[in-house]
Amino acid sequence: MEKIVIRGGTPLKGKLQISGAKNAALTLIPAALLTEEPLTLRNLPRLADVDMFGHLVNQLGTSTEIEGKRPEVFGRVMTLKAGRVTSTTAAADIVRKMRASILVLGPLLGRCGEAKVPLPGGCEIGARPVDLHLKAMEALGAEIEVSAGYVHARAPKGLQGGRIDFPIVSVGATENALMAAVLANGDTEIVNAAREPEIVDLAQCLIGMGAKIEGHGTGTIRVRGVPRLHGDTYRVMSDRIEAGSYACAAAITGGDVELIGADARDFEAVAEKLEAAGVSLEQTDEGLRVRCTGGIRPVNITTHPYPDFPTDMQAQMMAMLSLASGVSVLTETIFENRYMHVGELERMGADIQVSGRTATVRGVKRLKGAAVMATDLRASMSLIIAGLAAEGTTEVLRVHHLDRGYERLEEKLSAVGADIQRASGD
Ligand SMILES: CC(=O)N[C@H]1[C@@H](OP(=O)(O)OP(=O)(O)OC[C@H]2O[C@@H](n3ccc(=O)[nH]c3=O)[C@H](O)[C@@H]2O)O[C@H](CO)[C@@H](O)[C@@H]1O
Ligand SMILES: C=C(OP(=O)(O)O)C(=O)O
Repeated sequence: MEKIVIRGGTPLKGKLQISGAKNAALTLIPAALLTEEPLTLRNLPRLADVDMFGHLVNQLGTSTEIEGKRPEVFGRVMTLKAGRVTSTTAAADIVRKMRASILVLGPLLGRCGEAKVPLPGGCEIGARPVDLHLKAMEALGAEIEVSAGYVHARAPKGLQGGRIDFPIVSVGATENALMAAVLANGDTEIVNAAREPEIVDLAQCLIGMGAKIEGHGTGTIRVRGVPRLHGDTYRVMSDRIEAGSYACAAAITGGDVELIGADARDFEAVAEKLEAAGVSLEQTDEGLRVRCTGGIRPVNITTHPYPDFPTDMQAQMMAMLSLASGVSVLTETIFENRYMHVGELERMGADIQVSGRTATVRGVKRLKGAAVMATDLRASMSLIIAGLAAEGTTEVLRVHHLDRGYERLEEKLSAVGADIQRASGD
């Protein structure tokens, strides 16, 4: 197993390219199932999850062709063509490894009138049920049966437009509802929809493919079903969580980094907290310049759905705030088990107390390098951020979590001066 070895203490300086967004890519790939014509996705990040989703749609009959295989270039172009859907049963081994696989449900039902998808199960950060995805499909007329670990969904006469009223905001359920509704018969209203920029990216791609959608980016999305979609070329949005993560890395090292391609408009709640913590942000022609010269100030953060502070940035901010000049209080409201990084940050000298959903972070003067264990994607990134500022050597084990969501992390960080390497590990 590989590990990442960091010798901390170097302020990061220079330009760092932000990749296409994982969470947008993972909903745009299944969108290709909605048409028999090719969908070309540009700026697709090179990530383990993207490769795995490619395999999942291949197994359903979609061909995937990759341009730009040159490893020195970030991102790539993938053309997906689901000329004929040859299977409506998603592969259990892939679905169990990647929760986002549930996003084939809506497109398969919409296009083929049936889908059999294994229950994705929980993961390190929480139980993550899929009841809202299933209720959304039922609201569009699907019959759902859950047995032997599989969701069987059928709509033999095709899906019918309807009203989907979500009791809580769910990104994935909104995406599934949207992809199911675009080919349904009649109009659909999705109420209490997620407003994340990745939803807007999906809607824009679907519109380019001929879908009729309004209200994306607000809490109510209206869809007028069309009989078919066509192919298109679409550029995946830039990854706001990757950008936020590298902003924390730049700040904790007292660095000065320009995040190329970062879009501050997708970033407001994070930007507000970074600025409150003493980090200077400046929009440039190419992206976002992040500087921190006067040390980190404490801030309080509560995670909520967009446009509020994203849960996917909580761990990285916590790492940064562990060196703040006072006490910060972080509250996680989205996932019930998203403090797995706390114990590992404590190994490096952080002072953090968790009580239920709240973590109290008392800033310390310094962190010390240690061998730490990554438990999930963002927890892993928080350990990298801490390691970049820590005295001595940090070894982050279980690197495969990072490879799910950070394209060539050690190359990007080395290019801005970090002493970081991938090595074979225990
Ligand atoms: C691939 C992708 O885009 N992943 C993101 C997506 O995950 P994902 O789409 O899985 O997250 P959701 O927005 O659905 O989850 C929000 C909350 O709703 C609950 N819930 C969700 C669905 C459901 O049927 N029933 C239910 O109770 C979840 O357990 C969680 O507590 O949004 C999360 C919240 O911003 C992010 O952390 C993930 O990075
Ligand atoms: C939780 C995350 O992703 P996923 O939903 O793919 O597990 C994440 O990106 O932080």
